[in-house]
Amino acid sequence: MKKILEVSNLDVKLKERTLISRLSFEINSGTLTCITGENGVGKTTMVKTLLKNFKNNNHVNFHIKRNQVQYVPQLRNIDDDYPLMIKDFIGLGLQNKLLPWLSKKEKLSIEQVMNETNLAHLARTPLGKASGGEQQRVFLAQALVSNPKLLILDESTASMDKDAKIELLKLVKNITEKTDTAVIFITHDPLLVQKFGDYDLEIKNQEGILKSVKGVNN
Ligand SMILES: Nc1ncnc2c1ncn2[C@@H]1O[C@H](COP(=O)(O)OP(=O)(O)OP(=O)(O)O)[C@@H](O)[C@H]1O
Repeated sequence: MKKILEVSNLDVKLKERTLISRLSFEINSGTLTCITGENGVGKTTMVKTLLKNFKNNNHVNFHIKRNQVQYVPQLRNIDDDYPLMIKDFIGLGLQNKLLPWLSKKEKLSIEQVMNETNLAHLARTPLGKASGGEQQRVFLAQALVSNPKLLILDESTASMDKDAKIELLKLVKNITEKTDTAVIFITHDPLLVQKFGDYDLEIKNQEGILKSVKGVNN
């Protein structure tokens, strides 16, 4: 297990308002950490603060490069007419592309991630024609195609149905366990925390308390 991120005594602020004070926690490879807490406590702002302070901050210490972090925001609304094929949309997630066309290796990476996220049969479907759940898998695949070491998922207000969320999280868990990727998952759903979380960082009364989820169950 490798250290991916260390946060110590970080104040999360919005303008002059402190949302979370003296926050400390660690994220290790291969673990899934849920960020929980009521609406408006500052979960999304906290993640944005971490990313903004990627470098040169005494309180935030990433042990990976910026391009090894991927952030999947809440389900985005894609227009029905959005014409890009799913395989091409996923390809946009490839980094450090030198050539305007895809190399053999890049094509293989896209194919592999489409298999892992059960999208192979939709490769040539325009993204706008995919269902909400399929689109969410496409965003995940686009984030995974560059083999991130830290994947941040924000489901704050996403309106996916319960079964679709469980399916998506199962996929995330399988893939990230295989690749030893760390996951930060902002969620309101206690069931998902119990089912998939290794840790729960609960934000409450301007404090963040990290608990081991398995520890709570046992
Ligand atoms: N750009 C902004 N300008 C002003 N206020 C903001 C801005 N972004 C967030 N806020 C406020 O900061 C607080 C924290 O917001 P944030 O989105 O981080 O909370 P959250 O815990 O992620 O909430 P939710 O679970 O509802 O998504 C809220 O009171 C919100 O209204």
